[in-house]
Amino acid sequence: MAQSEVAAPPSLVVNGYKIEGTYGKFNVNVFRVNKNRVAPFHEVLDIDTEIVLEAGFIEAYTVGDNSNILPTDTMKNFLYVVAQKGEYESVEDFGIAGVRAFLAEHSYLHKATLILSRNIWDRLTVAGQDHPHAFKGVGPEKEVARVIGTRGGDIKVYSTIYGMKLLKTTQSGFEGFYVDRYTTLPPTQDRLFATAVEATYEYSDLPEGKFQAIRERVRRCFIEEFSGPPPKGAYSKSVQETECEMALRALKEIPNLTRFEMVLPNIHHFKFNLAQFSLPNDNEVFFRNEGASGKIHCIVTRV
Ligand SMILES: O=c1[nH]c(=O)c2[nH]c(=O)[nH]c2[nH]1
Repeated sequence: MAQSEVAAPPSLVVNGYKIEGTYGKFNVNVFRVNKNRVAPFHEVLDIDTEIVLEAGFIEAYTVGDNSNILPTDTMKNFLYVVAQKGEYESVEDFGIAGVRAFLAEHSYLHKATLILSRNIWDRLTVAGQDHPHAFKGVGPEKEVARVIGTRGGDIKVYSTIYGMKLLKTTQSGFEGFYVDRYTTLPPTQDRLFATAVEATYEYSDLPEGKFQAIRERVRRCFIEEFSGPPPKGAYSKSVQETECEMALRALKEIPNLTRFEMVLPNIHHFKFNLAQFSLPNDNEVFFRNEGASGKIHCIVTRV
């Protein structure tokens, strides 16, 4: 492979058209069993990965010159080599090792990005004891990270809590909203609040080796802020308010986080109309609405 130290730009103007390209491999499942990190306990990293590379290979697109094209099959193989070289605790640690390894192995690369999505396996407890090598799959939540390395630059890590399902069966309302002639939604002080949190957060510095602990703290902040202290809990005036408070709580508690981007669907559960059968329904019988959902987006940045 002709790998030039002086990389060509990843775009080219040909006959008045700007052509840009990146490529890589996705759906690369790396299933790494750590046997030594916390021996005698095994750990499982079941990670679906996307690899994206940028370099001076635009001629592959414009004239079919593949001389700077590392086959995506080779990229995939290389990721397993990275997995073999270390026992990583988190998606972030594995992602950083992978990005560094790609940039070190291929001097012609400008930039390497890994998008990692970990399927969670929780250790089983059997006869009151943590089991050393038996696990239970936990879904749909996933531990996600995007790690971007640029030659000569810093590594950037974006961590995501993805698909964290949260529910509370009371202490949620929605009222005082703008009403016009098309409004049919009745105000309420008692409804069911269900969501699946997608939260992406950024760091002021790279807390290598501490990513997993930070993820657990963020999750704990979210859980506590969403539910409020028992037995009463905390009243939510809207998804917007609660979402913002969840992000603020994590930023207040974890100093080296700088920004949260939150997306919370409002997974509507409507009360089933039992009045049609002359039966009461004191917020006890609902159905999940499969159709349109609210989607509430919020960005909170430390300034
Ligand atoms: O918490 C809510 N926020 C909204 O913006 C909204 N809109 C809606 O119909 N229900 C809700 N609930």
